[in-house]
Amino acid sequence: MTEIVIATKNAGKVREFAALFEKRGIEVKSLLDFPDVPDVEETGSTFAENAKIKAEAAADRLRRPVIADDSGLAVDALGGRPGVYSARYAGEEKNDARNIAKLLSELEGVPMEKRTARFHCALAVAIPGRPTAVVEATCDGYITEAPRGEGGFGYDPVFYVPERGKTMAELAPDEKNVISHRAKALAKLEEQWDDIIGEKGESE
Ligand SMILES: O=P(O)(O)OP(=O)(O)OP(=O)(O)OC[C@H]1O[C@@H](n2cnc3c(O)ncnc32)[C@H](O)[C@@H]1O
Ligand SMILES: [Mg+2]
Repeated sequence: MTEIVIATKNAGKVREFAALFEKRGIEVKSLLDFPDVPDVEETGSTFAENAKIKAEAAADRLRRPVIADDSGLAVDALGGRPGVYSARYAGEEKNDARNIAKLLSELEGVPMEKRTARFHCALAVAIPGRPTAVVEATCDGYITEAPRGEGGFGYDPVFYVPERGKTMAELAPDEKNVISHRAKALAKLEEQWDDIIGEKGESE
């Protein structure tokens, strides 16, 4: 395989997948390259369900192998919210700055040791004519009291990674791409790749 479509219009995700797959010699396309593929509603109650919905819809439409990423942030002090609603946390119109502002206001007064959280990433691989495979991974950290850093996307400026002493947005892209929920899920996918693709699945 020399090219894979990621069923997303999130430019931050596309950038990370492009870097992660570049190491593997695979070129990444996204739905930004296929603007006619309609958005699907993320009606699932889990990251895995939503990843499957997005991957299968795009694979059906494009008739080619597709990976979808459904991800989000689970905050312990909020009972796991925003969870699968992370993108729409502050309203249907997705907006990272408003999502962060809402998160910080909900956590106001919560001490650092109780601000534990984790990013989740579910990756679904849909290949026409085959069962869809899903892998999942997480990345643990804390929610800071104020945003820091310019890198990454989404909630990265308020997600503190204790092992690095930095927020996800303060890490270089290569550093995030080693420790992130997305990088870990992709590593799992790689372990299962031959089974998913199947011996006769791809001749390229
Ligand atoms: O569904 P697609 O088109 O892929 O794009 P999306 O942005 O809607 O993506 P999701 O439905 O998976 O929602 C993910 C939410 O979690 C956030 N998120 C996911 N991965 C993240 C990461 O690595 N760093 C920071 N925030 C992240 C992201 O900003 C969204 O608010
Ligand atoms: Mg989405």
